[in-house]
Amino acid sequence: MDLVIKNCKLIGKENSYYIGVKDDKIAQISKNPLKADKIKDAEYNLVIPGLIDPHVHFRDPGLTKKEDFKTGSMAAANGGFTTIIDMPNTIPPTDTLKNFKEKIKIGEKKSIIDFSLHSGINNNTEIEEISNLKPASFKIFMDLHKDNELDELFKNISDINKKIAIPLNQKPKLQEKKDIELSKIDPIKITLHCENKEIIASQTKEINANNLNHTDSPISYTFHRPPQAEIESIKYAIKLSKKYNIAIHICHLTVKKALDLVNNAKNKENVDISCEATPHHLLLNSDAFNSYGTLVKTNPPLRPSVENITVTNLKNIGMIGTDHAPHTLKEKNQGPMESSPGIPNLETTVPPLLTEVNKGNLDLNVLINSMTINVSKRFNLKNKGSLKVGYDGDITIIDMKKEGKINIENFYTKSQYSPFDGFKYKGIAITTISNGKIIMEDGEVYNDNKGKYIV
Ligand SMILES: NC(=O)N[C@@H](CC(=O)O)C(=O)O
Ligand SMILES: [Zn+2]
Ligand SMILES: [Zn+2]
Repeated sequence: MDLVIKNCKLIGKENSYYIGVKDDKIAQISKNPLKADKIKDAEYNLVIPGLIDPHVHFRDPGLTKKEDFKTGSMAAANGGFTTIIDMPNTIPPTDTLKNFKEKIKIGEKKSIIDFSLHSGINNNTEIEEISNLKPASFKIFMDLHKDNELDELFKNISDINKKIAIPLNQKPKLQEKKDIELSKIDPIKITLHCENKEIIASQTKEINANNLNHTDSPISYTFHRPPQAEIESIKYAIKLSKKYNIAIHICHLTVKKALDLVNNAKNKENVDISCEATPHHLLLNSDAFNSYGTLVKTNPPLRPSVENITVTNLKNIGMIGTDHAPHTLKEKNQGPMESSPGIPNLETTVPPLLTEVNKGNLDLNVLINSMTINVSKRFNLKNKGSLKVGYDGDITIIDMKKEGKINIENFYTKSQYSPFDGFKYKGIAITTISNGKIIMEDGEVYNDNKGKYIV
C-alpha cells in the first residue's frame, strides 16, 4: 500500500479499521493491520469519504483578485473537501469550447484537488462541443433571462440531447474511438439559479415608485428579490423540465415552500429534479443583516425566519452546495444595492454543521450523504463519494469532539469576511486526503498536490 490509515472509525461500524490506498485508489478496508510506506493514525476519529461541493466560484480566470484555483482549492482542502464543481461565471465565461478547455488547463495547473466544471450556455455548436468534455451540467442564471428566452434555451438543450445523448438501447456500432466517446455522453442536465427576472424588476419598480427604498439599511436589498421570485422561477423550471424532458438541479434553495415544490415534482410528477442548500441559508436568516450588514448580502437573499429552510429540512433537500462566492472586502462594502452578492464558505461549512449534529439537530448520516454520495451520484462523478474498494483515495477525517472558534485569519481563501467568523464550533475536519495523498492536517494545507479534471 502507498498509504494506510489506521484506527479508523467508520459510520455504522463497531470495530476500528485499516484503510489502504494504492495507486490513488482505495485498495483494502480491513479489521487487520495493513502494511504501507506511510501510516496515518486516525486516532479512532470518524473517517468518511472526501467531501464534494457541487457549487463553488473559484473566479479563475479573470477575477483572481477575489480567488483563484490554487487558493480556492486550498480553502476546499482546509474545509475537508476533495472534489469541487466550479461555476462558469468567470471572465471570460466558461461557455465556449475554447474557454472550457482553458479552464480545465488552469485547474489542472493550479488545483490541489480533483474538480469538475459546470458549463455556461452559448450557441448550440458550443454546447454540443463542450458536452463532449462532459461538464457536470450546463448552468443557467434564470434571473438574467425572460421566460421566453428560458424556453428557447431549454429547447436548444433538448434538441442537442436528442442528437447526441444516445439512449442506452440504441447504441451505434462502436467502430471508432470517436464513436465510443460519443456513446458515453449522458443527457445534458441543467443547473439553475432560480429567481424570476420579471418579478425582481417589477418589485424594484414598485419600491422606487413609492419611495420605499431605505438605502442605508442592508436588508433593503432583499425586498427587491422576494421569496416569490424564487418560487415562481422554480415553478417555471419544473414546467420546462417536463416540457423538454431535461433533468434539472436547483441551486441554493432558500424557503420551505420552494422545497415543497421540488419534492412534489420529484415524488408526485416523476420530474428528474434535485436541489441543494447553502450553509448560510440553513443556519442564518435575514436577522443576520443586523450583525453583518452587506457582508451577508447574497443571491437569493437570506430569508425571514418564518419561511427559511433550516437543518431539519436537509434530509429532504439532499445536498449541500456551499456556493463559495468570494469577493474583496471593498466589493462587499459598497452599500446595500451596489455591494457584490456572495459569501465564501468552503472553510465554514463543516464546523457549524457538525455543531448542529452534536446538538442533536441534524442526523450525521444525512449530513455526510448530502456532502458525498448524493452529489457524486447526481453529477455522475465516477468513483467518488464513497469509501469502497476501487473508489478514489479521497478521504476526510473528522473529529466530532474538537471544540474551537472559527478564525478567518487561518483561512486559505483570499476573501476576508464571513458571518461564521468567531463561531464556537464542536466538530471539524482534521485531515483531508486526495487520491491517497495527505493535503491537510489540523488546518495546515500542503499545496503540492495536483488535482485533475474528472469526468
Ligand atoms: N450567490 C451569489 O450571491 N453570488 C454568486 C452567483 C450565484 O451563485 O448566484 C457569485 O458568483 O458571486
Ligand atoms: Zn446562484
Ligand atoms: Zn453560486
